[in-house]
Amino acid sequence: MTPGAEEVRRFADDLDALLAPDARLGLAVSGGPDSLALLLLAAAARPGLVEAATVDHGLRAESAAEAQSVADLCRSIGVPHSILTAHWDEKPATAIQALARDARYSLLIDWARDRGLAAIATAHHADDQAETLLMRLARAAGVGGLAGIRARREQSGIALFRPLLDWRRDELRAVVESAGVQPVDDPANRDPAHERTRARQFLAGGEWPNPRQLAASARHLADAEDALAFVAEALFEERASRAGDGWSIDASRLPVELQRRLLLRLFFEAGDVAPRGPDLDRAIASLRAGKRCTLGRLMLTGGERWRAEPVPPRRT
Ligand SMILES: Nc1ncnc2c1ncn2[C@@H]1O[C@H](COP(=O)(O)OP(=O)(O)OP(=O)(O)O)[C@@H](O)[C@H]1O
Repeated sequence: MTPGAEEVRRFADDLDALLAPDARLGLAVSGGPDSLALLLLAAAARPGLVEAATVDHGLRAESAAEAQSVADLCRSIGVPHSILTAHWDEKPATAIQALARDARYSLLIDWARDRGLAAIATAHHADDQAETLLMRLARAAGVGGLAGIRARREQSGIALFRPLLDWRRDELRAVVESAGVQPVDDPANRDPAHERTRARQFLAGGEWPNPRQLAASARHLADAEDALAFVAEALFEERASRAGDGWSIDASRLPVELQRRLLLRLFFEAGDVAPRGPDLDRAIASLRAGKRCTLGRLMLTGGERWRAEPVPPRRT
């Protein structure tokens, strides 16, 4: 059941860039072909150092049996495995995917903490990345959104890794097929009601646009996002100061993307919810024109230095 030596070496190199050689890694394995490939590759690349978990969302009749089939496979290859069961007071009727996702990450993070794992790896790959990019372009995302699925991020103090972002879906399927393992089939992956299914169908047409190139673009944009976040943080320290119960920022001559980020940083500082992109852009246009506007719980005033003050409470 071990994948080819070449594939294991390629995976091990990708993983080495993310994780210390003796660290214990958790694998999020749904039982679909992508995460089964992750399981087989990781078990071969880091023998004795991986554990797997399958979340049973309890939303499809087959899910318990599917989780059990992953448990059986893990036992046969000597990988410790846990089934994590989601409990619902009331089964969701809308936004099912988003709620299932939140429940999944929360269970996986608790599991990793309980098991003392250094990180969790998921099986997102280059085709997932290309689909994500396309969906975000369709929603007019900025640099942060177009950075796509990040190779590494942190949630509640646990590192989340995506070591397969350079792999194509077909390459992963081939790993599973040549191991003779039968993956779980989730019909949600073919449901045209899901935007991701439509993006997948769009990209399935042929060689253009090439998903690998789209995924490479996401990587460049992730680098740009990190650079912008770094600069914005330094600028905030340098240019923002407390003024009474508000703030004063020297932002009027900065490029608009940095103005946007400084304002967002200010909302974070003020403990207010981050405004939506279009609202933020409207506020920046007012400030650049030297005007005053209200955004969330802040009153903003343009000019040489921008000012932000809490909106005074309404008189009754
Ligand atoms: N039920 C599950 N149990 C364990 N891991 C899972 C489960 N479902 C998904 N995963 C992990 O998450 C990865 C991505 O899955 P999928 O593409 O279905 O999720 P998504 O909701 O589209 O993406 P995201 O996790 O970024 O929200 C899988 O390859 C697998 O590693």
